[in-house]
Amino acid sequence: MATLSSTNSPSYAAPLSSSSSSSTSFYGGCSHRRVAMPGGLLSGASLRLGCNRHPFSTNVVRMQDGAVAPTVNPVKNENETPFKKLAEGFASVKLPEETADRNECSGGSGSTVSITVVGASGDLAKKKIFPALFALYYEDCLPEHFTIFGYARTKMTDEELRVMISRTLTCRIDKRENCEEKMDQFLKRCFYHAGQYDSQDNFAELDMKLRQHEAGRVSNRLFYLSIPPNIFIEAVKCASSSASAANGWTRVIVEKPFGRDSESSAALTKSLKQYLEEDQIFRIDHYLGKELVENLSVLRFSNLIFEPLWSRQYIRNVQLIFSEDFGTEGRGGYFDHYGIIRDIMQNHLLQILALFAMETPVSLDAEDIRNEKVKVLRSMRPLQLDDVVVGQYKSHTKGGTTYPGYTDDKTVPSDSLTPTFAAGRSVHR
Ligand SMILES: NC(=O)C1=CN([C@@H]2O[C@H](COP(=O)(O)OP(=O)(O)OC[C@H]3O[C@@H](n4cnc5c(N)ncnc54)[C@H](OP(=O)(O)O)[C@@H]3O)[C@@H](O)[C@H]2O)C=CC1
Ligand SMILES: O=C1O[C@H](COP(=O)(O)O)[C@@H](O)[C@H](O)[C@H]1O
Repeated sequence: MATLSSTNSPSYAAPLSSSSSSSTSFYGGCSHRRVAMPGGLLSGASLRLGCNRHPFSTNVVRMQDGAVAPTVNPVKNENETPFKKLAEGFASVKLPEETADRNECSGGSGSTVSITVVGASGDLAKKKIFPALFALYYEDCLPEHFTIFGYARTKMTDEELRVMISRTLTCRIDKRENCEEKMDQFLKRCFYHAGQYDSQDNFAELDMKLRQHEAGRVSNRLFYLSIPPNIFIEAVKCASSSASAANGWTRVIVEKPFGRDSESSAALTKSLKQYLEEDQIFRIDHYLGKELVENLSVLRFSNLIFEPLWSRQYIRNVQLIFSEDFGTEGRGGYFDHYGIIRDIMQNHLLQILALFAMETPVSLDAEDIRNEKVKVLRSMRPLQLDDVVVGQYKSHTKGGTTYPGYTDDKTVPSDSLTPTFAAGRSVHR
């Protein structure tokens, strides 16, 4: 049995409890530093911001603070067992200094990479994307010629964007020398353009600015959609029609949730494909890049004690618990349309559940890992209403401080019934 619960409120932090002495619990919100990501982070495609030298290195995007790109060693000996091969693969991760040099990564010094963070004024951009880009820069994992553009409706100057970014940049990486200097250099490569997400004209203006920075080099462009999913399509349409790379690649990173349900998810994919080929689309679930989640695979497949015990014969139930000690804090524009189930459970927690419960994949290839995950999901009984509890956090006072309730947030409608807490129980077929 698996129990999933998630909440972004301190008031609802208590998970469903288990009576079993053999239960296993997972807690989200861990710190993330050295992150290994063998396969599966990007579903169905691979992102080449970094090198393409190694057969396994392309299923990787580094999106966490201080995260590094793994290069999983290929199997050397044909006679080794699949399990041994996997164990070696999961356990061997190369750090950036062991990988190819920057020019090789970028496709040569004659080309540029322009990264546009669409929704640059938002929570994800501030908390994760800009810090992760800085970590890549610090680790020399960005090409020699690169430019970062923030794009959102909020009016901001380049300087204001830099101040905003600088507030979240830290040197949470091992080598801390010259960090201040590196930050200054990084910020000088960051620019901003204000525009609407559905305006061809605004994206055409962005295109002009990108061209100036690309200075006639072969241009590769990456658009990171850090916006609510209901505006993905408009933004992709405008970016692809008015701001695609003229002579290099154009790629788009799409954040979860991919739609509201399977119908809208299929519609989203169909619409995206009006403007992009599948190999231009990168769907990201950042939980797969967390150290805790990565260690799960190592623990399972490289540990001779756990491997034979990791079965329903010895484990009665598993609890996956995600809890946050802060509220929406101005993110109602996105969150209120989706709620905690679509924000966290359907993607992050199900990915972890699938990784936890899957059988040993035949290889570390992203497709093979995905196939095993799909088998787990297919073998779960659909949740019944009786197996689910939802709730919404209210205002409360603790230690003399009063914390606002969900509907006290100005970006949330005062009559909202959107769940901020959910717990569900699922049984294996
Ligand atoms: N926050 C996080 O930690 C994580 C978020 N994500 C995903 O990233 C995406 C963005 O999340 P997040 O940054 O938290 O969201 P935000 O609510 O912060 O929105 C991002 C930006 O989008 C614009 N925006 C917000 N609401 C609307 C709206 N209704 N219509 C048009 N534009 C709007 C705003 O920019 P402006 O007004 O300037 O245009 C805002 O700054 C979501 O898909 C989310 O699932 C994924 C992983 C983690
Ligand atoms: O996807 C999301 O994740 C964050 C939590 O991520 P973490 O890495 O800080 O644990 C969550 O706050 C946000 O609502 C959600 O969209």
